[in-house]
This record gives sequence, C-alpha cells and structure tokens, in this order.
Amino acid sequence: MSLISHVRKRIILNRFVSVIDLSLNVNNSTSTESFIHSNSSNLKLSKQIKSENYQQNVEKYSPAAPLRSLKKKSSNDNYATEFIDYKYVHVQGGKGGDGMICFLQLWSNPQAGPSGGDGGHGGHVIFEASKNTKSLNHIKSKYTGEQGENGMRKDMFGKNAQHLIISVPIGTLVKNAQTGQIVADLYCDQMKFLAAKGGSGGKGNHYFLSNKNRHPNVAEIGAQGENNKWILEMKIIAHAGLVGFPNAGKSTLLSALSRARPKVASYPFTTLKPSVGIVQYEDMEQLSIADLPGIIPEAHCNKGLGLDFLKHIERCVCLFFVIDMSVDNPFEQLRILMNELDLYKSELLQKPITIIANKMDMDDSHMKLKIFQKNLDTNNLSHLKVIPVSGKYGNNLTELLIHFRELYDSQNLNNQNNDE
Ligand SMILES: Nc1nc2c(ncn2[C@@H]2O[C@H](COP(=O)(O)OP(=O)(O)OP(=O)(O)O)[C@@H](O)[C@H]2O)c(=O)[nH]1
Repeated sequence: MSLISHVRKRIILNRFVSVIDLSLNVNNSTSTESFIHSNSSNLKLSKQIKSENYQQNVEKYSPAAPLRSLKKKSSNDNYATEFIDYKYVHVQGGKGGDGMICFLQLWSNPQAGPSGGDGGHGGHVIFEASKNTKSLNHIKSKYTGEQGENGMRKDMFGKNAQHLIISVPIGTLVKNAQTGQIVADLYCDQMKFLAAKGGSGGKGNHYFLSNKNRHPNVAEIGAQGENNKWILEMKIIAHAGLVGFPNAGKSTLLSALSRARPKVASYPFTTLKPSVGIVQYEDMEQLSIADLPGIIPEAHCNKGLGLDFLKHIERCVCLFFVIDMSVDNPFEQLRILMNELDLYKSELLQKPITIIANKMDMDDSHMKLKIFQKNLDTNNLSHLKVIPVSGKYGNNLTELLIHFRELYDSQNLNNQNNDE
C-alpha cells in the first residue's frame, strides 16, 4: 500500500470514528463494530436518538413553546413571472480578427517576404425559431457576437467565430426598433433571421505584397460587426386562451393545470395582463395556455379591460370559454362572451372553441349544467364541446387535458400558428 493511500485511509477512518464517537456519546450500548457493519442503520438510529433528545429538551425547557415552521407562502405571494410578449434587443455582430504583420525569416532566406495571416470573421447574431422555446422571457437586452481570431505568423489565418444563435418561439415577429416595420416573421421551426452580421477579418500583410511594395508593413484591422436594434414580438401567445367573465375561475384553473401561479382573488379584474402556463404531456410535448383578463358586456367598446383583452384573444390558437356554473344564468355569460367577440372581430369565433363549465363543486351546478346544455341545443351551439370541471378542487382536469391534446393533434395547432 502506498503512503498516500495509507494516509487517505487513516483520514477516512478517523472521520468515521468521530461520527461513531458522537453516536456513542448518546448511546453507549452500541458497539463500534456494529457501526462499522451497518452504517445505514446507524444513521437511522442516530436520527432517532437526536429526536428523542430533542423531545427531552423541549419537555425540559419549553414544554409550551410551539415549533417555529417556515412561513408558508400563500399562492398569491407566488405570482407567475410576468408574461413577456415583446422584447427590445440590441444586437452587435462579432468583430473580425485583425490581420497580422510579420515577415518570414528562413536560415537560407532571411527576407522570405510577408507572412502575416488574415484575421477570422466575426460571428453573426441570428434569431432562430424553435418549437422548444415558448416565451421571450429569456431574451437579454443586448447580444454581442463572438470576435474572430487574429491572423497569425507563417500565413496562418485566424479562426472564424461561431455564430450566436438566439432561439425564439415559433411565430415571433422581428420589427425594426426605429420604424416599427416588420422585417421578418419566424413562422416555422428552425427559421432564421440574421440579426447582425459579424465583421469580416482583416487581411494580413501577405495580401499587400506587390511588385512595388516587397515589404508591406501594413495589415487590416478586423471590421466591426453590424449594430442593430430590433423588437421581438410574439404573434401567438398560447395554444389556448382562457376566456371568461371576471371571477369565472380562469386563474385558478391555470394554476391547477400548470405550474404558473397567476394571482387568484375573489374580486373581479385580478388578472390585468395575460399569464401563460405550460402543460407538459408524457411524450414531452408542451402546450401553452394563457389566462386572459376577464371580459364584461361592451368590452368591444373598450369597457373594463376592453380592447386590450380582445387583442390578446386574437393571439391564441384555440379558445376555452370558462363559464361559471355557480351564477344564476351561466348561458347568459356564454351569450355575452360570444357576442363581444363577434362585435370585435367575428373571425375570432372561427377559432376552435371549447366550453369549460367551471365551479362544478358548487350547489346546483349540475342542475344548471343541464339547463346550460339545453340552451346550447336550442341556440344551435350543440357542436361545442362542454367539459365540466372544478378548477379549485382539480376535478375532471384530466378530461380537459386529454381533450386539449386531441384538439392539438387533430387540428395541429402548430400549423395554425404558422398560417396566421
Ligand atoms: N367553488 C369554487 N370556487 C372557485 C373555483 N375556481 C375559482 N374559484 C374561486 O373564484 C374566485 C375567482 O377566481 P379567479 O381564478 O381569480 O377568477 P378569474 O376568472 O381569474 O378572475 P379575473 O382575474 O378577475 O378575471 C376565487 O375566489 C376562487 O377561489 C371552483 O372551481 N370552485
């Protein structure tokens, strides 16, 4: 055994023994060997002893003292990170590498001529649509491309820099920050937009060799990359948008379906901006749902959160109408919602619509649901699928999620993204 491994073994043994000693202090009946042979059972044993000691101490000193627990965050403290649907980005292409000035000196030919290599090109900054990117939250305000490598001696060229690829969600619009003009629509997966060109590499002094100038003492400096300012805007904010009256339970439902934590409260207009949650299926497919601000009659005339809210609906691929089954006339809610959408933009009603009958845990909700469905039949709306749920208690959400996935697969909501 080498000296080092011997010393290491001693250290490990010492540490082990000190753990054993600690445990032995509290339970002398356990022998050292038994610790060595069953280390895991020791841990359990020492934990048990510690908790027994703790109990004793509690009884000895402060029998009435309550155990302090970490303050539990209420769900309302834990807001969803604000959904960002546009970002202002400053992009700078990477600088080209500088050309080299040097002269080759060989033992046979001390003046073998200029041999400075060219600099490598700077990296471009590229926006690329990716189906795995669901939001613009990760986008920074400034990106600079990588710099090209400088040219080297013996005519060695510097390496070109790697391009910097920034992934954005499918359906991102790129706008000129100064004019607001749309310059690109990244509507399908892996579609790219060259946001800033990298600078070209400078020529080394070998490039300037001519009959007149046999000793060029000059080389180019690498060019600066392009400097551009863009606005990235998400055209589509979610696969499905939760549309409903204030207090219908949209935010509660989104929290139950995803990890988003929008603000939930019993007063109307708690949701002022859309928040988006991601639902992940077993095959790793991710679908997004947006909790949209509540709608009230005459929203199309800009009442309540009015046009702002309606603008967001346009950017969802399918619509889930959340109807509160605890109110006197739930069908009236649906009628007003459809009417408002129709008056704002009738095309909105062409989107796939599903009705979520929410608050089914409330008294009379089942009776109201029956009347609601009869009303659908009499108003020629029987083709609309109704899914009864309770967002608060998580009832029947699986059916809703299965329906959402089927809708996605059958209509290929992704393709719809592309067409819009
Ligand atoms: N009993 C019951 N109450 C619910 C249910 N879903 C939501 N609520 C309650 O309804 C109230 C409003 O819920 P929110 O989720 O904030 O409603 P919202 O539609 O997002 O409201 P706005 O943000 O104003 O548009 C809260 O007090 C919830 O606890 C449900 O399924 N059953």
